[in-house]
Amino acid sequence: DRGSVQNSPKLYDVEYLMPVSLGTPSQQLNLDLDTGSSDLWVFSTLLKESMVNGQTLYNPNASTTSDKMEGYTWKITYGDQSYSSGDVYIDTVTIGDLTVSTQAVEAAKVVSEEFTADSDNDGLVGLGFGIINTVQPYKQKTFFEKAMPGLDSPVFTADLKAGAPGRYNFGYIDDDAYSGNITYVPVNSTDGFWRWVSPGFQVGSAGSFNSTRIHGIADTGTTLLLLPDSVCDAFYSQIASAEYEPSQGGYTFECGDPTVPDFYFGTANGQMIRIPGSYMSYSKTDTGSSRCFGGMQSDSGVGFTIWGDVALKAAFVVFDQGSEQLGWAEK
Ligand SMILES: Cc1cc(CN)n(C)n1
Repeated sequence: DRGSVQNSPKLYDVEYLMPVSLGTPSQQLNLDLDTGSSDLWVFSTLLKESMVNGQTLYNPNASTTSDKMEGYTWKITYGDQSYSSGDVYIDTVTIGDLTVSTQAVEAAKVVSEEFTADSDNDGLVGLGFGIINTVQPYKQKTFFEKAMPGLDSPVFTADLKAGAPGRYNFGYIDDDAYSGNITYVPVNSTDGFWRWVSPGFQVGSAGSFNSTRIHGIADTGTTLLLLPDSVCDAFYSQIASAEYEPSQGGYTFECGDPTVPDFYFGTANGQMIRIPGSYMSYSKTDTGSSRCFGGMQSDSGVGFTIWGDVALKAAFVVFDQGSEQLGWAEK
C-alpha cells in the first residue's frame, strides 16, 4: 500500500498543512505533519468555544466508526511552550488515500492560545517515534507505525518547498522528486526523534568546510533552522548588516542585504545540502521595518540542533523507519 498528499505552506512557510480525513462519514481537517512529536491530535467539539477561532472541529459523536477509549487522556507541551490536552478515540484516518482504520485520534479539550490564534491549523500528525506519545495509561502508535506493516516500503518522504505546495509520500520513494543520489545517515530514535549527526557545514560557495559534528533532529514541525551559536556566528559574520538583536530575540539583517550567503550542511560521504541565502530571510521583524529575522537562529535554548523547515525545504528527505535512517537528496 502507499499514499501521497500535497502539503501547503502558510505565510512565510511558518508551517505546512495537509488535508486529513477522519471518521465516517469523513470529516476533513487541515493538519500539520510534525516529525518532532508523536501525537495525532485534532481540534474537536469537546473544546470550549473560547478556545476555537475558525478551526474545523472533529466531532467523534458524528462518526459511526469512532470508539471512545474510556479513561485514556493525553497532554502535550511543545518546544515553543504551546500545549494541548484531551480525550482519546479510535477512528479511521486517511491521509493521501492511505487509510488506518484503528488510529488513536486525540481529541482536544484544551489548547493554548498559540493554537487558538492559528485559525488554519486544525491539529498535528506527529510522525516521530511512538515511544514519546503522551497518551495515558498506555501510549499509542503513530499513524505511520500503524500503517507501516501494510506499506510497500517502511518509509515516508518529505518534499517541502519555499512558498509553494510540496508533497508527503508514504510507503515509496518518488525518483522524480529529487536530483542526484539519496545519501543515508543513521538515526538514533532513543528519545523519540529523528536524531542524526551532521559532519559539518560551509558558509558560502567559496567557504571552507568546517568539520564539526552537529547533533540534531529533522523536525518538519519547527519553522526555523536552530544551530549551535558557533555555527550561527560563522554564518552571520559574513552578512554586512547582520546583528544579534535581543529585543527581537535573535539575529536580524537588512532584508535586501546582498551579502547573505548560501549555507551548506554535510550529510555523509561528502554530500552537502545547499540552503539558498534567500531562505535565510524569514520575515520582516516589524511592519514597515527594513530588517528581516534570520531563518537560522541559535539552538542554545533547546540543547540540540533542530533542522526545521528552513533546512528541510532545501532537500528531499526520506524518513526510513524500517531501518532507522534518514535519506537526504538535493532537488
Ligand atoms: C506545535 C509545535 C510543534 C513543534 C515542533 N515539533 N513546535 C516547536 N511547536
